[in-house]
Amino acid sequence: MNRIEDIAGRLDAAARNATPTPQLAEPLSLDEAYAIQAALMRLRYERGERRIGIKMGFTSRAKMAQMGIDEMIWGRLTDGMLQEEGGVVKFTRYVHPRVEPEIAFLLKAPLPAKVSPMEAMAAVEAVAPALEIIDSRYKDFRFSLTDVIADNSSSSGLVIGNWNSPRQDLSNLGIVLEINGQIRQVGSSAAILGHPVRSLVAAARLAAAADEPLQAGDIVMAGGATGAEALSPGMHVCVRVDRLGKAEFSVDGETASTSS
Ligand SMILES: O=C(O)C/C=C/C(=O)C(=O)O
Repeated sequence: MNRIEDIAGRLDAAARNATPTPQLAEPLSLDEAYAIQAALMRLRYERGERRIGIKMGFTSRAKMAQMGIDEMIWGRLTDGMLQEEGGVVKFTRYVHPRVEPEIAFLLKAPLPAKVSPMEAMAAVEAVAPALEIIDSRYKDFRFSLTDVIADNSSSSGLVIGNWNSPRQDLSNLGIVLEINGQIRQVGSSAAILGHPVRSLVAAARLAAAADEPLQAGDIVMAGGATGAEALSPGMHVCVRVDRLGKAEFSVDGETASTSS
């Protein structure tokens, strides 16, 4: 087994066992980090998971500041990560999950590497309020830029609300993240690179550069509009986005100590 596959195997085991792993000791280039991510995803695909799109990360100042990283990243989404809207998420599936409010795009046409914002929007079938569950496989949720990229940019789960027509102004939609009925984060779609379509344009470029251009049917998560909030057992989480509606889920009450 080579070094790339070895690290991918370690991160995969950490995710499957919901057990943290130490940060990667060796320095990696960005290309190596994305090669580990691709190898990690191959393991998931071999187990039967299907790629359903991609997620963007560190597309807002709030997220960059929270994690101390100021470069955009991306990761792959699979059907195994999709959680039912309004459903219950199993806490013990994750190491130390967090949630962040997002906007999701559903594509009706492929997107090449180089598109204008107008061309990107013309390929959008629908937009939805969404919640991303991120979970770092690294101890204490601490990582370097290349660590987090190798770990599929912390992708772990997604909950998508109602799909809406994309023919509306998405530039400054108010976004509220509530936990147990209390407002915990307030933001705007403008926090996502100034306009969430810019995240979609970047997603098209990055996916094409990885030889996995965006396709009709793909979901693109534009990135957290605010900082993330830690999940804990028994929580109810809801995102409300102006004009788009809401997406919500609950976390079950089981912890690692009660599950055995
Ligand atoms: O914060 C992380 O663990 C990395 C993921 C970032 C995002 O998903 C985001 O900024 O939206």
